Amino acid sequence: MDSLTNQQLQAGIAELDHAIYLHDQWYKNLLRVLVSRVSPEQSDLMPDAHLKCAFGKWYEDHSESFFIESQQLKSLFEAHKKVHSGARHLFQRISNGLVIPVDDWDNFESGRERMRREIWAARHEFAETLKNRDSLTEAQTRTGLLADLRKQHSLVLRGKQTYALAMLDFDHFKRINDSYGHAAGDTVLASTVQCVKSHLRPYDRIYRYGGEEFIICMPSTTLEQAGEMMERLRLAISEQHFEFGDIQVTASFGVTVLRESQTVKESINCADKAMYEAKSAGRDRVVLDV
Ligand SMILES: Nc1nc2c(ncn2[C@@H]2O[C@H](COP(=O)(O)OP(=O)(O)OP(=O)(O)O)[C@@H](O)[C@H]2O)c(=O)[nH]1
Repeated sequence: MDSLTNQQLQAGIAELDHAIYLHDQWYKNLLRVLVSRVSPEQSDLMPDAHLKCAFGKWYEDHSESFFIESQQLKSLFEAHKKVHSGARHLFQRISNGLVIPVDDWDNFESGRERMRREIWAARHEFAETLKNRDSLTEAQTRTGLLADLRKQHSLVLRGKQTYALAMLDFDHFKRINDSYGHAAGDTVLASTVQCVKSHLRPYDRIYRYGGEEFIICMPSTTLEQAGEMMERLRLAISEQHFEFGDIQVTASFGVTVLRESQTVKESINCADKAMYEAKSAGRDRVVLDV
């Protein structure tokens, strides 16, 4: 989910809502067939009926794209498939003039209930990801930062991993706002976060910690490795081009690791202190908290 943009997540929620509506329409038709004994749709009798209904088509259309990233959508797909195979069984009995045993109906309904739960879980996953995203930069908001870091810290305490974090602060950002306007400053923030994300590994995260201050979290990373990563980031940030003016945007970095002897808040302070050392030493540089 982390690689999806806010726009993709919003579109995902809207499309999921529409898919739910379409599946409810399909269910109404199923009841109509069973109660009034009208003929079912031919497509509902096929072994791949789950791919023929509107929801299945929607899923197929997105299977190659970003939606497939979600584990929740995968289990929704499986639940949906079971609902259709249950429905096929019911239709076949009706077509053969047989009654539907109550157990078969209960089975079908509990499958449908499971599918509804999966739908809401998938929707929740999209909405939660969106809720914890900063709307301007699409970095994570700092809401979950401490909780996330504490979880990682407990793994550090058990000797299971090394975990690095870096404080990134833009240099002379006020000048950008003052010279080119606040909107240009916003553009710089948003495109720099995209630039950072494109350099991070899938499991790294960037949080917006303050106005133009960000924290980059890097699991399974030593201080030296994090330093090298931030050095590459520093260069990439300074090589960005902006339409509104011929400026060079730079940032200062302070890098540390979660240590057994320190609390998470103390580690953040260490990264902050290292970042201020980078500022004092002339900015546009990476300082390690050794
Ligand atoms: N455009 C824009 N500006 C922001 C945002 N958040 C914070 N800022 C600006 O960031 C600037 C930060 O200024 P300072 O804290 O003085 O730091 P600086 O100018 O980057 O200087 P140094 O950190 O010392 O290099 C302020 O002018 C804030 O208004 C934002 O969301 N958008």
